[in-house]
Amino acid sequence: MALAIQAVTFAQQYAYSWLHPAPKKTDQPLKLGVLSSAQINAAAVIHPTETHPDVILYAIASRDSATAKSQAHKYGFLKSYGSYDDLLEDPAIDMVYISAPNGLHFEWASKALDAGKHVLLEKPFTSNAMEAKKLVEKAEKSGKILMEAFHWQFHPAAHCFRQILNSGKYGKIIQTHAIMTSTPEIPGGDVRWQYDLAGGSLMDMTYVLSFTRYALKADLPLEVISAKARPAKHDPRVDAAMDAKLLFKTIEGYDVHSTIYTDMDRAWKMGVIPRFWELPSIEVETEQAKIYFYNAMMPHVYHYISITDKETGRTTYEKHYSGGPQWLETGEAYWSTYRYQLEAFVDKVRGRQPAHWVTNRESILQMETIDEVYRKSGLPLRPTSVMAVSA
Ligand SMILES: NC(=O)C1=CN([C@@H]2O[C@H](COP(=O)(O)OP(=O)(O)OC[C@H]3O[C@@H](n4cnc5c(N)ncnc54)[C@H](OP(=O)(O)O)[C@@H]3O)[C@@H](O)[C@H]2O)C=CC1
Ligand SMILES: O=C1OC[C@@H](O)[C@H](O)[C@H]1O
Repeated sequence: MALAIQAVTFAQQYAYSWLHPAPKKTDQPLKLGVLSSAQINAAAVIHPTETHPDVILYAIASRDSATAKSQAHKYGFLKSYGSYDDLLEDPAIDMVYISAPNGLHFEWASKALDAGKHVLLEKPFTSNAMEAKKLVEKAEKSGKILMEAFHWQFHPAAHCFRQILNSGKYGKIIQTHAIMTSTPEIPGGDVRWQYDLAGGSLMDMTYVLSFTRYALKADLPLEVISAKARPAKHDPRVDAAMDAKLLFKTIEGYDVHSTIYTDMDRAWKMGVIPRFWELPSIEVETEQAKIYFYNAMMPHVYHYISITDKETGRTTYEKHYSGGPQWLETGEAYWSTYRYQLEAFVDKVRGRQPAHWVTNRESILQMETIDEVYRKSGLPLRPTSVMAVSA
């Protein structure tokens, strides 16, 4: 279902790019370079850039020059490059977006920082925590901006969800449950199934840990209590599914039990009904209520936050497509998570305070948590790239 909601996002963002004509660009807009011709590019940065006055679609690179050329033509990039290295050598480029497979994130983010570019890097940040730490060290030395593209956290709905939890109105958090699955299954040849490219359901659907850690404002879990992987048939190192229980301590000092479930090949209900309703979501149970954020990953397509009073059973619903405690007057109801993310990224590059930010420390903690879950499940950590070993 995650793939279907992504397809809806593509269609929606494409429609909005027609419905909301491009604003006039600033005199010296930032020049964006895109590394790879990945499917996600259009929703993640191309359409957001079209509606941002201070960035332009400057160049796109592919390992294949014909692909780069046709993508440049399709989306209106000024230049195309037949190799990622060539794009990075272009001194005019200010910032790059990297949507290569997970296992190549370290290498290309590292090279981009060396080339003096700001980097918006797809999730998951790297293949493992060791790579994450090395990459952050490099970013700190370079003085350039590096951020993991956890787009969902930039949406007003995410901020309202956290505000509800922070309000204290519903008592302490007791437990959380986060889920992200795919029915029909992620197709066989996809990069997500390849161990060497740091595939696996927990890596791809890393949102479940992001939802959980964001809701709890938690660093590392105290403990991964259990983790059960369902290995892929073609390669037992790849988790087709991961089911884990974690114990966190909140910053207020009390314990919370959390479950996470990811599945790239979720069984259909009774074997015949695809679970279209099962969108990436989190439920937070507090002393007095159950607070559920439905479709936390792509809330711009559709979402709700329901609050069910445990005593009365009464449920109230909230929806937030713009504004909220962090964006205030900035943003439009049609903005996607990715558009909000780009707004924040450009603010940061321009030296302004962004409304929200995913810190590099957060990304390291996220990768450490992923590693811990893999260790507990008995699966190997995702392989460290040759470049990271020698870095
Ligand atoms: N934020 C979000 O909502 C989403 C994020 N993602 C993330 O984006 C990244 C890409 O995912 P996705 O869009 O599904 O990937 P795709 O398979 O669509 O694209 C990956 C691209 O990477 C390039 N590439 C470089 N080396 C390789 C290689 N060895 N094998 C395959 N492709 C290679 C290719 O571009 P070329 O041939 O042009 O060089 C390819 O088009 C992942 O890290 C994923 O987690 C994915 C989907 C949604
Ligand atoms: O980040 C993502 O978002 C959408 C999902 O379908 C996809 O598997 C994942 O990579």
